[in-house]
Amino acid sequence: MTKIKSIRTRVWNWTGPTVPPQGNFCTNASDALWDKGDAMASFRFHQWLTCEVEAEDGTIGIGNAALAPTVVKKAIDDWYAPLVIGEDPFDYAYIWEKMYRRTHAWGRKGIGMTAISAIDIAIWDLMGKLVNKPVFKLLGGRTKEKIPVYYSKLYADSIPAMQKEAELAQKHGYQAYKSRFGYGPKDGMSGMRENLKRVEALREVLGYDVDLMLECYMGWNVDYTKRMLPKLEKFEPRWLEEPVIAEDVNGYAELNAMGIVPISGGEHEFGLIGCTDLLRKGAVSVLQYDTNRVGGITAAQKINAVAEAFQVPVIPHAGQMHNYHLTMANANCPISEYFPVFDVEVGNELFYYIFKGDAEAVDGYLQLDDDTPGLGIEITEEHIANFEVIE
Ligand SMILES: O=C(O)[C@H](O)[C@H](O)[C@@H](O)CO
Ligand SMILES: [Mg+2]
Repeated sequence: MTKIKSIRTRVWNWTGPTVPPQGNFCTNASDALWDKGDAMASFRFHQWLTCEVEAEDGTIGIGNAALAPTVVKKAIDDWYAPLVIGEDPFDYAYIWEKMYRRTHAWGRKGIGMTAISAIDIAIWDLMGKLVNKPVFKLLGGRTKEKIPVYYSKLYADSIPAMQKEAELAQKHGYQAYKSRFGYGPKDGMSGMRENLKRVEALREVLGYDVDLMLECYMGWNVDYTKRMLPKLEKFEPRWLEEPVIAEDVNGYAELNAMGIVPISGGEHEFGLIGCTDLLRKGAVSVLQYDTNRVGGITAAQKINAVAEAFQVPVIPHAGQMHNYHLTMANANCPISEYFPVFDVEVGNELFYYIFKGDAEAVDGYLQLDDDTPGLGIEITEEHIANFEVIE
């Protein structure tokens, strides 16, 4: 039996060039505030956490987290690492419960569950490396020849700019695209028109033989969404994502029950019970947890089973290897989100500047290798000059 010897957390603070948010960019939860202030602060994910779990034999498993990295680092260093060091990584279910129950008073959502996720992902990468198998082979194996992906960008900008981006994306063979709305309740009827004009313009470029998903990032409310759904229906969106704040589960359920456009969400939900609650209430037609938030691979795989029982597809937020392996191993995970590799704007792009080995989409699909152990990523220092790394 091998034991976990140490856990090393690092915060990677991007100091390199960034692309400022263009146009109206994306609605978000801050839009409801009277003082608009810097709503784009919601989008400055310009930090990432790496979490390396080392076994006694020197094998290292790599986990990560993108939410509040400096705070999650402190939580791991001070609270979670002491619970995990000395344990056998193959006792991952016990370790998970230990982390969850020992910090339950404050850790079952948000920062705590994000910390648990980072450690759990590292443990699964470590287990894969120790048995020389890819993580998806430990979860259920290959359920797809390759993974279909959707192009996820198209933030709100001028119509010509968005149409140009869509035309460029089309050249890469994607069969599905996600766009962001830039207008919400504070922009009134004229904002609705701006939203609708951009969806229509994207359909003009993309046609109707590909999927188009629409993202609100918690920037609308139930009233506004109820008014928008009938206007959006003719554009045949595959889903409308996070129309309201994550805690308004009843609002989700009311909108989803209208049956006009499937409502998706879950990237800001945490834990098996939290996601089961979304499913039990019919709040989402597509569940979108992120494995580096929801509780890691251990929790995500349990949620996948519950979602399958409800026959609700799971399409995790963000792509990236910690999600791709679950999509490959579950028939109820039909496609993956894919952030194309671009200059750093939102911060979702940072994954490519910290890790090498993340799967790249080709002609709208990505592939995982049957023989690469673990998650198949390593930390690279290729872009270290653009980071301040906090040990
Ligand atoms: O679904 C997504 O990709 C997330 O909501 C994005 O990461 C966020 O930046 C809004 O686009
Ligand atoms: Mg989203």
